[in-house]
Amino acid sequence: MKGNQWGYGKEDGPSIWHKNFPVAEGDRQSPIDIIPKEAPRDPNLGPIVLNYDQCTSLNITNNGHSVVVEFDDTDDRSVIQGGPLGNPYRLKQFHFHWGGKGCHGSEHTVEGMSYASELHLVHWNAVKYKSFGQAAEAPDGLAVLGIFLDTGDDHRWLHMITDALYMVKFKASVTDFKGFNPKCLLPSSLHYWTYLGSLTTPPLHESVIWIVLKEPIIVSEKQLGKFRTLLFSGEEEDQRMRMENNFRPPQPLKGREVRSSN
Ligand SMILES: NS(=O)(=O)c1ccc(C(=O)N[C@@H](c2ccccc2)c2cnnn2CC(=O)NCCCS)cc1
Ligand SMILES: [Zn+2]
Repeated sequence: MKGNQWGYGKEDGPSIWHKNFPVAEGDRQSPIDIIPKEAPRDPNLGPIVLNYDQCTSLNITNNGHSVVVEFDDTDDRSVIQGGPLGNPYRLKQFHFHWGGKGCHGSEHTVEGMSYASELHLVHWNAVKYKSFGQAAEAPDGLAVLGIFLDTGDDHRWLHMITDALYMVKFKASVTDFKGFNPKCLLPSSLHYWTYLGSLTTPPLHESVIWIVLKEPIIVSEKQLGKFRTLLFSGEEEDQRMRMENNFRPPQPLKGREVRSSN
């Protein structure tokens, strides 16, 4: 694996990442397998509060690892707060992880069971840190809201994303994506599990307060299939590699506690 190039293949995938990113074998790595009966309810954990109404989505991009919708995070217009968080965290981007045809691709698992896909809404602590990059290196710098995707009927709003995927088929492609409010991707319940972890892709910084919702959202196989029309590869590359199975498997808990909201 050359330099800081990493991927999800045999030569550059999760089992090799530790060579360039030794923290891959650290004490608070993500994702993890969540065991509900070992995640006690903590009465001090209040509800999480999402203020996304003034959010400003900017663009959608294929960064060669996932498809990412980025937001204007120059002020506190869209934040997550409450729950395990000491202050509001600013929404920066969201992206997905998914499997191959008929194979599940969530990162967190629940008692060994994985979901078809997982959505990550990435927020950073702009109260304590001056930039995302700086926050991404601090133990309380990031808060990622994880939402499982299960298959069933069409999701009534996901088409707004899947209809745009043909515009970002190749790595490093980007297109405008304004006026999208991720509130429409939330399940009805905001009950969650929470634990201290890391980015699930290199540089794997141990800077994430994870908040994983218990209730999945439902999307159709057809909608999920559109994610698999994306490519890991750039337009100029002759080798076309379908973007799928872009998930890291669960990592050792190493004595960490997982708590449950009420
Ligand atoms: N899966 S997750 O929710 O845990 C997750 C969340 C955010 C990031 C992230 O922002 N990574 C970038 C970064 C930039 C500055 C400091 C540190 C990290 C980065 C580094 N090289 N490329 N990127 C872009 C990138 O990975 N973007 C996120 C797409 C998830 S596959 C990665 C994973
Ligand atoms: Zn992610």
